[in-house]
Amino acid sequence: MSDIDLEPGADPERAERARKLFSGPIAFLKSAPALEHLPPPSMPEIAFAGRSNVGKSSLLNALTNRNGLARTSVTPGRTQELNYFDVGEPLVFRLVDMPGYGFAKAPKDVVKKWRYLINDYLRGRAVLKRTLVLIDSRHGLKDVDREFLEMLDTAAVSYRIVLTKADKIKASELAAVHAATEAEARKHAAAHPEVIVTSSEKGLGIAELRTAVLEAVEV
Ligand SMILES: Nc1nc2c(ncn2[C@@H]2O[C@H](COP(=O)(O)OP(=O)(O)OP(=O)(O)O)[C@@H](O)[C@H]2O)c(=O)[nH]1
Ligand SMILES: [Mg+2]
Repeated sequence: MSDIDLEPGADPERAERARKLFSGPIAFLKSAPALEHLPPPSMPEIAFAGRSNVGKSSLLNALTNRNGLARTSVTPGRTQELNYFDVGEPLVFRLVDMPGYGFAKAPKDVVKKWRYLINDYLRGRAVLKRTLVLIDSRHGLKDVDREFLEMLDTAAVSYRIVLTKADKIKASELAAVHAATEAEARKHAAAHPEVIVTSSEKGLGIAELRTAVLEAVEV
């Protein structure tokens, strides 16, 4: 996909700033296994959330055009801590790669630990500008996702749904899932009404998502 796949109404100057920022200096900052390890809340943060294996770390790599910046895996449960990445030099904002939720096969105490970490972070982080909630295009929203969205609504955490792995389904099915997901997003108080369709594999929707991230940072 080209860098000109702008959303209708998107600001072309912001799109250009986003393109430059995401192709400039980006560095891993730290892994936070618990809230006391978070960096000082001095910069805007954008978090990646979603079920295990939905493609959070892959999308972060696609956005930053750096393979291997965030660790990915075919096995769910790869990301176990809040991983921080600094974008821009001087620093403009931070990306936060989170552990997945809804991973039934993980030991119960591990699932609990991740859930507390994710929920406490999302509810208590004043510098969190937006959470990207990733949903696998093949599956659409599941009950575990809806519970997560409701938690964000209650905590008044602004979020945007992003469909992932769009390369894995037919265009007609993708259009139907996209429409159904947007219809559902409109019912949620803290959700952005527009859903972005992406494929980290094919680069689909990546430029659009970069602009959306910067928009969330700047407003
Ligand atoms: N075909 C395709 N595969 C993808 C895409 N994005 C991710 N994957 C694959 O999906 C698997 C999981 O990707 P990750 O990025 O590790 O997923 P995650 O959400 O970070 O997973 P956890 O850290 O375990 O929660 C890997 O095998 C990726 O290669 C995509 O856009 N298309
Ligand atoms: Mg991951």
